[in-house]
Amino acid sequence: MPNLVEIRDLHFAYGPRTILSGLHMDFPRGKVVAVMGGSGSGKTTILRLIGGQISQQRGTVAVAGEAIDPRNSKALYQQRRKMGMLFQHGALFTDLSVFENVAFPLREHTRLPEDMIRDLVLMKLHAVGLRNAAQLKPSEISGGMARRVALARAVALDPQLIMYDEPFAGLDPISMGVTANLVRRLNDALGSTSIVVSHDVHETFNIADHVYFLSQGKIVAHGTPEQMRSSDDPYVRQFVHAQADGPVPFHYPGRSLAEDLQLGDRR
Ligand SMILES: Nc1ncnc2c1ncn2[C@@H]1O[C@H](COP(=O)(O)OP(=O)(O)OP(=O)(O)O)[C@@H](O)[C@H]1O
Repeated sequence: MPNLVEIRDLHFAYGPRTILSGLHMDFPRGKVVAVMGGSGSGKTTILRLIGGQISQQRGTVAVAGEAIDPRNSKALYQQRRKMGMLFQHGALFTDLSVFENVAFPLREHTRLPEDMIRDLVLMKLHAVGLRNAAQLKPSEISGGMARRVALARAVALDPQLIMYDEPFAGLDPISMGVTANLVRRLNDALGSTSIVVSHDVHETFNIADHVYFLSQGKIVAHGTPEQMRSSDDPYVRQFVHAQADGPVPFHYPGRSLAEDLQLGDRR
């Protein structure tokens, strides 16, 4: 099967509030696929549905041909072992060393002997350029380095699927570029599939094979970064060219400013 993850006719609502409706997405094996969209458009919700943390009201999410069903906790546990996740603000354990942070999922999910854990952790830290920082505490490293440790931890179990929620948020431009390249390199070295949720057009377009644009719970455009750069779609143009005006409203919907300031009454 060419797709590692398939989403079909997916509907999700929080109570009466529809977040995703009729979603159809493919995540081909070996590829880096980006999911972009305005704040609150439902990007993180998609990752949580794939990870089985929440359940949809309709439709399916399948990973490696198997439906994700949070009610089947035994199957979900097995499926989650194939997934690595780097969550928004995914913090390191501050009281553990860099080494122990990366060792954590290996100790939690495997019964590997200590010398093998040591070699695996050092290999992952080497891949992100931090083998020599293994004994430091998170408080002794920079924000960019901490993000790389979190990357090493997310791939500790050699996942088939790696999900990143805002991996570039809060990083300086150099660390952002380093992190983006690592996302691509780790994906290719592990032969995995990556899903990257991000607002950062520049870094994301540099590393993604395919980009989905989400707005109000629906896919409004998708294609390669090149296709998206030259797209005429007003939503994509607004996003890619960071225009303040366009179909994505700046203001949370509700009463107008004139109404709030009672300007109508004074006329
Ligand atoms: N537990 C919850 N209960 C109710 N509503 C929620 C809950 N979690 C998220 N939402 C709402 O669901 C919508 C989609 O949230 P989601 O986190 O998926 O958006 P997002 O696209 O990832 O946004 P951002 O880029 O700002 O992180 C938002 O409007 C949010 O307020």
